[in-house]
Amino acid sequence: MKIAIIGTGNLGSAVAKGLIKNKTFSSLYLSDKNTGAVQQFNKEPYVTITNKNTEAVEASDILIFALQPRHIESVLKEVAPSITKEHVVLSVAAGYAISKIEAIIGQDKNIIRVMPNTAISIGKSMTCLAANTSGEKKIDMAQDIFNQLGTTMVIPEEHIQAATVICASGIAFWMRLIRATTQGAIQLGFEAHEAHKLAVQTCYGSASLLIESGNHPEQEIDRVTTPSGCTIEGLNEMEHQGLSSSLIKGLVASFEKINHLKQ
Ligand SMILES: NC(=O)C1=CN([C@@H]2O[C@H](COP(=O)(O)OP(=O)(O)OC[C@H]3O[C@@H](n4cnc5c(N)ncnc54)[C@H](O)[C@@H]3O)[C@@H](O)[C@H]2O)C=CC1
Ligand SMILES: O=C(O)[C@@H]1CCC=N1
Repeated sequence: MKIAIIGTGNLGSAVAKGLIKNKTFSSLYLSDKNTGAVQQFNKEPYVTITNKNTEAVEASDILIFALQPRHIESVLKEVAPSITKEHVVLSVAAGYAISKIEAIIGQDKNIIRVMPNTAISIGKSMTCLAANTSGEKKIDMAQDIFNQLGTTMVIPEEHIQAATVICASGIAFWMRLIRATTQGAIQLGFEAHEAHKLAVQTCYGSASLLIESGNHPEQEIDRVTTPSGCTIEGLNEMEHQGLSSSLIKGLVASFEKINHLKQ
């Protein structure tokens, strides 16, 4: 597979890191007007770093556009003459609809919106994908790429914005919950580095329990909450203070924002 990543900032460089770790390409072009974030890969075999977007497109079959919504339009217009029906065009631009991409490069092109998160750099992304009609026949191939970089789910495009909030922004939300746990642990007497380790490993254990058992979170909560014990005391206080409610309100606020992002 000949892959190009156009835009190698936070997300594009994370995708590059994951692909290079798995070595799942015959060539990888990394194109950006500022290639600083990927210079670390300049000695990797079969990797070309360039600031010529068209050169990257013409040398590749699979094109991953990892640009901000305000930049993607001009870059798509720049490379559109070089995009053929054989290319698979993947876009991670949040809030940028397939119809907008089709309007620039043509409805007959294989277009897939992809919403990964930054855990893609360590092969642990939750990545959602949605294709246009032409792109549907390429969705398995796109899934194969992203399955090597985590877990995937094919969803209708109308759910991509919600998936962005839950999975892409979700990394930030979970980080803040972990950070809050460390602050609590420090207040209870642990050193900062100890608090961090306790919080991260407990978070990892919680997610792993659900992944490996397939259980509902409440089943696992029931195992921990001794009657009249300290866990239910803390959990109920968190709920009195609005834990679930504030999380849900935050997700909805994030969703409303993404639906009103200027594109
Ligand atoms: N950061 C995240 O966790 C996630 C981001 N996204 C989406 O991915 C996209 C990229 O986000 P980030 O990587 O955070 O942005 P970023 O700003 O870090 O990276 C964008 C890159 O595009 C480059 N660029 C701008 N104009 C260019 C041009 N004309 N030619 C070549 N390169 C150009 C910039 O130099 C920059 O390196 C956004 O649309 C965002 O909504 C999606 C999922 C998760
Ligand atoms: O915050 C944002 O707008 C982008 C989309 C998801 C992650 N970063």
